[in-house]
Parts: sequence; structure tokens; C-alpha cells
Amino acid sequence: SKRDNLPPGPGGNRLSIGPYAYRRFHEWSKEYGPVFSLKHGSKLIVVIASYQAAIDIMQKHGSELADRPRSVAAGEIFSGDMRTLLVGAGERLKKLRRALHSQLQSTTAQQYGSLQYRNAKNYVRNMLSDPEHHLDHGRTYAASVILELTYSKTTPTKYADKEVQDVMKNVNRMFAALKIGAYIVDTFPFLKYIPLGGVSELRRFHKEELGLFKSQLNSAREKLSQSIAQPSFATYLLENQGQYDLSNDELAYLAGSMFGAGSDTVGFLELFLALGLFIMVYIQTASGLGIITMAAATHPEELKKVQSQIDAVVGRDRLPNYDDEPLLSRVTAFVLEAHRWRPIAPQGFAHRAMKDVIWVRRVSCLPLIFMTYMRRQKDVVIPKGAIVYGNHWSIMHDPEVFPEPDSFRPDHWLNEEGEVRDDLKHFDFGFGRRVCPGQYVAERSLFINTALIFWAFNIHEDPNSPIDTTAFTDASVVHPLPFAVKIVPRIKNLRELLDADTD
Ligand code: HEM
Repeated sequence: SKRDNLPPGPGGNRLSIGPYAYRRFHEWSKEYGPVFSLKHGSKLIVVIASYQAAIDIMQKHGSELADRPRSVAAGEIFSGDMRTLLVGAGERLKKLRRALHSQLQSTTAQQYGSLQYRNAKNYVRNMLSDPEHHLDHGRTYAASVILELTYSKTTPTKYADKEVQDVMKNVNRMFAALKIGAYIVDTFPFLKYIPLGGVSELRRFHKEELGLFKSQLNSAREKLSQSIAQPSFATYLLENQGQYDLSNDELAYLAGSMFGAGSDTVGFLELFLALGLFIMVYIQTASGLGIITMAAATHPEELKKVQSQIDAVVGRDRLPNYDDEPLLSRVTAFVLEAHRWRPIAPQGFAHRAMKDVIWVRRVSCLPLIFMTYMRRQKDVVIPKGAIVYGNHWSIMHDPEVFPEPDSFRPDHWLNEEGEVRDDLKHFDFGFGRRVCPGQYVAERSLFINTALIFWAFNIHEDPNSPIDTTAFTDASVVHPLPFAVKIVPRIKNLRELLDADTD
């Protein structure tokens, strides 16, 4: 029976999981195994906490897990029920993902190469002139690229700019609202009709965010009407507005009705808010860059190995670029390992089971000469309606796949020929049908910034201010807490080379 076959778990009703849920989940996985469950109010949460279980369940049953659980705080109130990340399975999701895919798939992602490269060189310049604020420079990079890509903003962007600060403020609010137990209204949805405390705060956040998206879109619309708009995601959507069959009045109406939580508007407005998400998630790149700096400063011997490869392939008289990527396997391996060691979204995003999912656990128990005898253990049932988290932290720290998972070993990702392994999966971008559609753009950003920074600088820990490599914010997307590093140029005429490079 379903009840007999529920995944084991800590028992009781865990209304609060406490801070850093992914760490708690990891501890529980050691006690209850790679698939465990817990009661959270009236809901059942199932946590997937090993690499093999992630493949068996999150990947192979991707279509049954394509849904999201109801998210009252972050989804319905904060996002007006329109944000792709939180939209449930169905036609609307398909449409949104199609639109995003058209602009982000791997072949299209390549066309943003020169934009990313130009901004990555600015990242190096900023590191050179102001190494102290290295984390801010990662944010500046991420914000500049997304503003240019989405709205074709080409004026220089600084992290301190108001529009970047506004975006960041919303990003942090949204990801904080997504944390399990952050708002009581997620446990007691009827509270959403009582505009007090957390609910009124969420409504205010929504209003501010919508105002921000609208003003950004309006400026793209204005440029379009003056025929001075550079092509961007916003102009693409504006130009294809007819495709969604909405007049300006309808648009205005939709904008007005947006404020009613749970309104079922379909069409242009959804894409407009998808665009908002587009900005939000890009900021994850900033966290990714911060983690790479932390890993480099605390693992000098690994940094040196990457630099030797860069020196051999690129030399010191020119900058590395995307064409070097196939030969810079150690750069890719370093990036992969940094985000295995410290995942950007360590708890993963919640999925919802649309059907019962049965997991047949097999364990190898009798190695024979030519084969391993696999014993079938008791089946586990993840019941329809359960909230399912692939806990990225546990999956990426699975000792069966990543021996000594707490140590930092980029070699995990390289085969004997020194090439990047294609038989090993990295789950920082999520799972199955909900896998991050921005993955290709993000990977290209992480590659080019890492290659340039490691080519340009030595990065050291400051002995007077040791880095706590466990100090991170507590949200769905984590950021390293501020830490000091010494960033010292290793290329003699760095500034001249940067300025001379016209790519
Ligand atoms: C290092 C950077 C990034 C990381 C680590 C990351 C990670 C993720 C993760 C874990 C998910 C949820 C997957 C799941 O539910 O299993 C996600 C969803 C999403 N990401 Fe990313 N992402 C990054 C960058 C980007 C970029 C650059 C974009 C767009 C330009 C983007 C767009 C999206 C969208 C639209 C979703 C929602 C998809 C859905 O729910 O169906 N992401 N991302």
C-alpha cells in the first residue's frame, strides 16, 4: 500500500525546518537514506538526496514531476501568479518555456558571445582597479549582461546604479520568499485574503516589482517607436505582440487585473513577467562568480593547474576567448567543481508529483567477475501531490560518485585524456522538464569570466583574514558572505592587452 511504502523520514509534523534547510536535509539523508519524506503542515515533502536517485526519479520521471507546488507567498502574491519559475505544469508553462527557449537555446546562446565577452573584460578591468569589491563586480557583470540582452541597454552599468539596485532588491526578496517556511501564508493559504503582516509586505513587493518591469518595458517600447531600438528580448516580444492577439486596451486591462492574485490572464503579460524572471535568475551568475573566486583563493594548487593549461594554450600575449574553450578543459572542470562543492541553489526548487512515482531501489550487493548482482529492495512510493526537492547539496556531495565530497577536486570532471567527462551529470541547473532554460547562457558566462580572471590574476587568501568557505546567505539561491582576497595581476601589460583586444 502507498502508506506502507512512503519513504522513511524523521516523523512528526515539521512545520519549521529551520535555517539552511539543505544542510538539515543532508543530515537527515544520512539517517533515513537517499529518498526520505517529512510532513510539513498538511503537505508531504519528499527529498531526493543521492546522485543515482536523482537520475532515477528527477530525470527519468521528469514528466510526472514537471509541476510546481502551490506557492502562495512567492508565486501568487509576490509574482501575481505569472512567474515562470513558479507556474504549474500546463499550457501556460509550455508557452512560456517555448518563448524563453527561442531566445536561450544552445545555438541562440552563442549569438550573445560578443556581448558576454565585452562585459567579461569589464569584469577583469574592475578587478584590476578595485579588487576589494570583487563580489560587486560579479553582480555588475551579471546585471550589465542581462540589461543589455533583455532591453539592449548599452550605457555602462555599475552595481551601484539605481536600476541594478532595484533589480537586486527584488531578486533577494523573491528568493527569500521562496524559502520553506518564510511566510506563514504558505502553510495557511486563507491568510492571503487578510492583508496584514507578511501578506501586505508581499503585496507591496509585487507592486514595486511590477512598476520596475513596466518602466523597463516602456523605455524599450519608446525606443521602438522612435526606431532607435537595438534588437533585444523586449523588442522581440513587443514586435510579436500581435501574435498574442492583444490590443493596447487589453494590455492595459490585463495590467490592471494583474494585481488580483491568482488572476488567470493569458498572453502578453505572462511573457512580460517571464521577462522579469529573466532578470531575476540571471543574478545567479553573480553568485556563481563569487563562488569561483572563493574556490580559487582557498585552493591555490588547483588554480595553478588551470593557469598552466591557460599558459600552454593561450600564452600571455593575448586574451583567452571562446575559441579556446575546447582546449581549456581545466577551466570548465574548475567551474563545475566549484558549483558542486558549493551549489548556487543548494536546496533545489520544489517540484510536485502529478502521479504516484514508484522508485525501485537497487543496491549492488554481490560483485561477480563480469557483472554486479543488483538486489531489488522494497519499492518506495512518492505519492501524487507530494512536494519533491532534489537536494542539490546532497546529490552533488554523494560520496559514491564524488569521493571525499567535501574536498575540492576539479579532477572529478576530467577523464584520463584530460577532457571534460560526458558521463557525469551536474545538477546545479535542476532537473527534467523544469531544467533551467538559461543554462547555456549561464555556462558561457561562467566559462569566459573564469578563463579571463585566471589568465589575468593570481588570487590569494589574505592570511590576516581567512575565508570561511561555509559562510553563505540562507535563501533558495545563496551568495557567499563578503570575504577578502588578494587579487594580483600576473600579466605584465594587462591593461594595454585588455584595451587593445577588439573582439
Ligand atoms: C549560474 C546561473 C544559473 C543557475 C545556477 C540556475 C539554476 C536554475 C535552477 C536550479 C532552476 C530550477 C530547476 C528545477 O526546477 O529543477 C532554474 C530555473 C530557471 N532558470 Fe535558471 N539558473 C541560472 C541562470 C539562468 C539564466 C541566465 C536564465 C535566463 C537568462 C535562467 C532562466 C531560468 C528560468 C526561466 C527558470 C524557470 C524554469 C521553469 O520553472 O520551468 N537561469 N534555474
